Amino acid sequence: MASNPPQKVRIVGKIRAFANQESGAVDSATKTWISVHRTDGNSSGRVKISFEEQSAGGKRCYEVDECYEQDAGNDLIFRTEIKPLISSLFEGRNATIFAYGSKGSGKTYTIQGSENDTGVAAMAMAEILSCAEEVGSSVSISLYEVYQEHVFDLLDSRSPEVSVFEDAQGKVRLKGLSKVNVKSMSEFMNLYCNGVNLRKALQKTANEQPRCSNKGLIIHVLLSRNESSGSSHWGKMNFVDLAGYENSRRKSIHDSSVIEINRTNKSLYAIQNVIYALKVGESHVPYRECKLTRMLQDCLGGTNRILMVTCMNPSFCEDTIKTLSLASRSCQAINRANANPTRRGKNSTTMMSSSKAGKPVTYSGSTKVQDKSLLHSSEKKYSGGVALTGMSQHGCGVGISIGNIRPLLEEANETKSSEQGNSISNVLSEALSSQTTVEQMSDTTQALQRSVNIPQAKRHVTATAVSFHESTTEKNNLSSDESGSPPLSARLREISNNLKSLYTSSQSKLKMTQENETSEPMTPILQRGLRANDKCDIANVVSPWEKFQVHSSGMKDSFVEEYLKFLNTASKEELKGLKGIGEKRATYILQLREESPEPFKNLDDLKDVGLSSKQIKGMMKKIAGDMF
Ligand SMILES: Nc1ncnc2c1ncn2[C@@H]1O[C@H](COP(=O)(O)OP(=O)(O)OP(=O)(O)O)[C@@H](O)[C@H]1O
Repeated sequence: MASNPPQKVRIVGKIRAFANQESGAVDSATKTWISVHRTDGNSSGRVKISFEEQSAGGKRCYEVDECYEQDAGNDLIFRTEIKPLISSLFEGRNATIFAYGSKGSGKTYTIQGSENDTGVAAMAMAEILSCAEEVGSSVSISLYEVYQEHVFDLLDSRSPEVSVFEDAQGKVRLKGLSKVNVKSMSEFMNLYCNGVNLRKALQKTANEQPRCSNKGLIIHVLLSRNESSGSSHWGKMNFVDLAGYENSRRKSIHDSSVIEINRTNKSLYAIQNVIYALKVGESHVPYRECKLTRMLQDCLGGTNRILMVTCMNPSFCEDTIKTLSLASRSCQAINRANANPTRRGKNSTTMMSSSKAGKPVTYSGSTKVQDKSLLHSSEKKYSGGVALTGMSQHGCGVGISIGNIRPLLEEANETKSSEQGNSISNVLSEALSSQTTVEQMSDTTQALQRSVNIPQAKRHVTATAVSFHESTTEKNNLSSDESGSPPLSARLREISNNLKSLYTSSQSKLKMTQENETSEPMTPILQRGLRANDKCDIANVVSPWEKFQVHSSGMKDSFVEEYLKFLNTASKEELKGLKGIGEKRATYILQLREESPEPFKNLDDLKDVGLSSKQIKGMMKKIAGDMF
């Protein structure tokens, strides 16, 4: 089997061996219903997995980076996949190993092991302890369980709840999670077994069904310590035994379990969405969609490594097909991108969105369509009754739900402005769009030229200057609230005035250029929204339209900055005053702010409250349009 190439995200399959009790029932001819195909000359080095008699080209055929068959023990997975991650760990790259799959597919067996077969977590610990000894660093562990979006510490016998939040520096903190120093394997095994037993004791829910939860082990390695400041740098290796996927529509499932299963599945979908985004290199990674990805955020992105082991049942199981199809999506998306490089856009999201086969499906929280649902946040479509991740079971802690969210543009009020105002605002809205390209800007200026009514624009140049002076003065006079932040109305008015000034300036300059080619064009002094670079650019451009271009770019940045600042600071009522933000979305924004002091750092972060790129763009355009 090939050694592990240095991929940031690797998705491998593992077909579990038959357990002792199953072997008797399996005849030798039907050893397993899964076939693994290693195609010679396959440049990607990936393997194809198909089910039943279907061939590799058949309908149910999925691609992964590698597949370990029934005869492969945990030690092979450890040597091939995990040992290289330990070397990376000591070089400063965190690593996360997920065991994912349907119920009974061998996830726990892989991570934790059994009496006869050591699990990969213990193998990794032994290797890490040995490496740490060589370099003189220390090792500690944490154990936790995530049940229905609540995190519990498994190294504390009281298993207190752990809170997950982002500090002022933007680092994710796990408040209340124990971290115990480990010097030997016997110490590790003691702690690990105690944690496992504690979880078993907690495992029974009221109806005596074993509870479905994600179990995690964090191995912390001290990489460096700054003696003067006292700060330390730790590397982390995570092992996560994910809850088993189960189709909640199956008839045998008891009604009372359906809600719990749906919630569990939602968090599994959210984890898959994060893995997908990282593997295909999307610009936005939806970490906030579930508690587990939120808590592991600093170990997942950047140069960190992820290994997803998709465990499969050796005998017929629809849920195994489902889990493998979800896990293999990103491998197949990358394949399609490689096969058709001409279709590759600025990032692979574009390609994925337009690819029918690879397009993430729409996610709805309803039980009826639950099983078909996996999506990337940028592709989410909202329909009535949609529920997002993070549902609080007990009505406490960090319960998050967004339901019945209509697209912002639908909720937005219609602006009853004049025809000309509309067309100009549309043009300026277009200029504000983050997608605007140089070519589009050229179109924009032409459209603006067409939309400006020259006879009506007979203002003297001084009027333009006054207009800009007024807007600057108003800016200076904006009253601040106690937090030093002007109220929403004042902030939006300020932006509106600046945009109006920009429009007035454009009209006047257009007139000037037509009537008096020889006169010196006057550039209004636009304090706000211009960056140092813009000012330099203005000095180098000659035509009013080039100047307009520079101004509008500065205005766009300023507008977006103000909008994000508002989302990060406004009260719930103020948030609800924004188009497209209702009670539930406003509540969710406040919850995000509890976890992180500044959850909105760029427009893409709006995807965390369930908005697609298209909706965000539409919202920006709409707000800009409403100013006129
Ligand atoms: N490689 C293997 N060899 C023999 N038996 C195995 C192997 N893998 C798993 N099993 C057995 O299969 C059964 C299910 O395995 P396991 O508990 O690991 O599944 P799981 O995916 O963690 O299930 P759940 O989602 O319910 O937690 C167990 O009895 C386990 O001992």
